[in-house]
Amino acid sequence: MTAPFRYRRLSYVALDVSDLEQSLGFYRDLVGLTVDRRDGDTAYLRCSELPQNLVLREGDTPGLARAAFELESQADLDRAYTYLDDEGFAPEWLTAEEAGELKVGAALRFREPGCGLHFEFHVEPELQDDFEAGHTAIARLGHVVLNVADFATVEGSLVGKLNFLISDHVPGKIAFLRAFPNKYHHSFAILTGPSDGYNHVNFMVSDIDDVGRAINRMKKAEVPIVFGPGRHEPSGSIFLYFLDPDGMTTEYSFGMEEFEEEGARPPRELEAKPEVLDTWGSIPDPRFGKGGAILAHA
Ligand SMILES: CC(C)C(=O)/C=C/C(C(=O)O)=C(/O)C(=O)O
Ligand SMILES: [Fe+2]
Repeated sequence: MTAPFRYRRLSYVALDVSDLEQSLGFYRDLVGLTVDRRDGDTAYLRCSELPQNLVLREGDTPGLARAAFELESQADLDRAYTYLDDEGFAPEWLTAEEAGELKVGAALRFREPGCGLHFEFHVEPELQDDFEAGHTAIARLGHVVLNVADFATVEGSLVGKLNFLISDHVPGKIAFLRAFPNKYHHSFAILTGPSDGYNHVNFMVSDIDDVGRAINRMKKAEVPIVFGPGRHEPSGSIFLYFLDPDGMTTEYSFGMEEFEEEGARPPRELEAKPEVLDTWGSIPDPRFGKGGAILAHA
């Protein structure tokens, strides 16, 4: 642990999409998120008690605008600001109006220079305790994954400076990262690639039948399934990947290893072979994890 702040969880991701109505229909009707509110060209969707788990905005280039993490307390956020400033991440506080739009108490943003992704840290999201899931029992926003050209630098920054811990990795190629002390095997992951890009967003479902039903729902809607169904060896989850209207990859998965804050097992070194990526033997379609940029703006 190097940085003086503690994560609570991955809170939301923000995507730019080429056609808001089309993408809204996809994430609502096919993925099963609930539209909480809209403001002009931006829509806020949720799958949990949090005010948003996915923010969609219409833009010229489809891709990932930011990943937002909730920290445990205002004191964590204040310490994070000072630390990030000292470390040269140039954090900026959101105005009260911007934080209000997101229904969070306070928030800061900064750009991680190695991959160019904007991170948001916030506290005190307005919780809706009586939130009810839609057609799919989505348990939570699970994780977000990037393709990165300079793997060593990005891994060094996330692990060395931003309090992510490696749960498992293929050294120099893939790192599954938990947001300490959050218990889930990974909330974030990076894969080495020829260029920086968005790989996928994951929603964890709480019933294996949700994965099975999704296969038929996606086929009926002619949504490309690009990997799975299968089981990932690293986290042990059963997965299915499919493409959104802009060709960006979305994953459902069921089940994931959890870690205690103290005494966690050390990271395992895995081999980059097909049986690790899917113990059931499916092969990814070439479009898997290829759609979407890491956007220069948040
Ligand atoms: C296909 C990728 C590289 C892979 O192995 C993914 C594993 C997992 C997991 O173990 O859960 C993911 O969720 C993932 O990053 O998609
Ligand atoms: Fe994943």
